[in-house]
Amino acid sequence: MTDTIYALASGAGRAGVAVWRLSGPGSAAALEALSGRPLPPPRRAGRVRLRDAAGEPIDDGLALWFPAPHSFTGEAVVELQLHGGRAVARALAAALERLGLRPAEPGEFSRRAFLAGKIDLSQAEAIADLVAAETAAQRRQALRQMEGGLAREVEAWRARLVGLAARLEAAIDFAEEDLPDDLIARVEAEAAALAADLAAHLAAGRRGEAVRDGVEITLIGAPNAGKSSLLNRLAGREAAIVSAEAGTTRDVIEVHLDLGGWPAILADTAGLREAEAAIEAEGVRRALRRAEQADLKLAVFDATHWPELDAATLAMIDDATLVLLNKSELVTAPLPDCVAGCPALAVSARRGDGIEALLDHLALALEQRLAGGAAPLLTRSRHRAAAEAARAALDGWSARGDLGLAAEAVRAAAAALGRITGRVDSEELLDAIFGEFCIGK
Ligand SMILES: Nc1nc2c(c(=O)[nH]1)N(C=O)[C@@H](CNc1ccc(C(=O)N[C@@H](CCC(=O)O)C(=O)O)cc1)CN2
Ligand SMILES: Nc1nc2c(ncn2[C@@H]2O[C@H](COP(=O)(O)OP(=O)(O)OP(=O)(O)O)[C@@H](O)[C@H]2O)c(=O)[nH]1
Ligand SMILES: [Mg+2]
Repeated sequence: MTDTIYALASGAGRAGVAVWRLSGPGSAAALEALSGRPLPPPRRAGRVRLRDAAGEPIDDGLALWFPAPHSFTGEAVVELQLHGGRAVARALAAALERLGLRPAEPGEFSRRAFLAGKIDLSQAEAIADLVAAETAAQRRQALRQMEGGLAREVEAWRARLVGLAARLEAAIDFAEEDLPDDLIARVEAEAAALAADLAAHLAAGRRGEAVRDGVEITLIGAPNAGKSSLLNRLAGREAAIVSAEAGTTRDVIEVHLDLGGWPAILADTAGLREAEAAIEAEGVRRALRRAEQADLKLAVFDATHWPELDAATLAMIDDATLVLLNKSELVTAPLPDCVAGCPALAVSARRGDGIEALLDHLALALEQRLAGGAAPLLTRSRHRAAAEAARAALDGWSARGDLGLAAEAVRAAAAALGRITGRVDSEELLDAIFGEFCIGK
């Protein structure tokens, strides 16, 4: 017997209205017990007064009942919309536990939806991504995947593979002389075309992963250049400690930014110098490591020292660097717009000068990195690994050599792709083979 689970679906804490979800065979009876009345008509909100087993009122709210299998999870689902107070939440949870329900594990509603075949794995992942989405690009990407964008493509690839496998199996069963001349050539051409499609999606998939994870932007520079001040200015809050003391920042501090709808993770790091103290020296090591893995570096210099530039920072500059000349409000002499071959912007973390231009520059850099071409369908390394395995299986075959081995490679490619949606059933392959090709043996 499946457990009946419950959870607060809306955010925890005080709120105007809180949404609760109950799922499983006991959910309808739980609503009847709590309300003391018959269920409302399916999928229609009904006003309910909820009481616990002792008759003590819990709340006055709304209830919906979704009879199985027409619900999000495919099970009987009850939703309660109650007042969003902590005491209401405690009283409801206690009453539900008394009725034999248990709190849901993280993701358990979606897991049940997957097990019931309501959604596939890629759609379940997309629900998690949509809930986590912080920018427009992340929302669009998650929504596309949740609505089956990746699942449909994977199914189309798999259908092509099933067709190939079917023809190979047929070829194996034909006598040599009865084989249609061009059958093997056509199968080979289609396998190559599919491998090329997969390769194109794999190339775009890096963009999909970057949209999901956020582009890594790292601030580097000498102590006191104003890195933490810039981070705070860009984040719009005092995320990092700022002080006139050199060597203030030691740990890497991250903030999430929405840059024109594109997601970024901005990291502040320890000022680069030969540190004497062990803790600061470790901070500098972390700064260098972080800068090396960054997608984009912001090299911060103290503009009051111009034209002198910190050597340790200069040494880290590459073609994915934007130079920031900070404290520009203290400088009257003109500042360059190019330093060490990189574009340079004069900014003042203190006054906000040049920050709009910096945000525009970053938004454009992200757009160039993340947009362009078709919207990527592969959004996780898991998808990439599966598509890569499928492509490799198709690359390594030769139908001419051995039809059996070729059929095996095609089956392996289909199975690898099936891992993306979680629908790996070789029964289906067999059905297609024996259904389509009645070769009368
Ligand atoms: N109150 C509420 N809002 C919500 C959800 C929810 O579960 N409850 N969702 C949950 O994440 C999302 C909406 N997704 C949903 C997906 C499927 C079904 C559902 O009942 N499906 C049935 C019936 C389909 C139909 O008649 O249109 C089914 O698939 O059989 C409901 C919500 C976002 N908003
Ligand atoms: N005048 C002026 N002072 C600034 C500006 N930005 C930062 N400062 C000052 O410079 C000093 C150092 O700023 P921080 O942001 O802590 O510098 P940092 O680069 O993070 O320094 P470390 O963490 O030690 O590496 C502080 O006193 C800031 O108030 C600016 O634009 N103009
Ligand atoms: Mg700092």
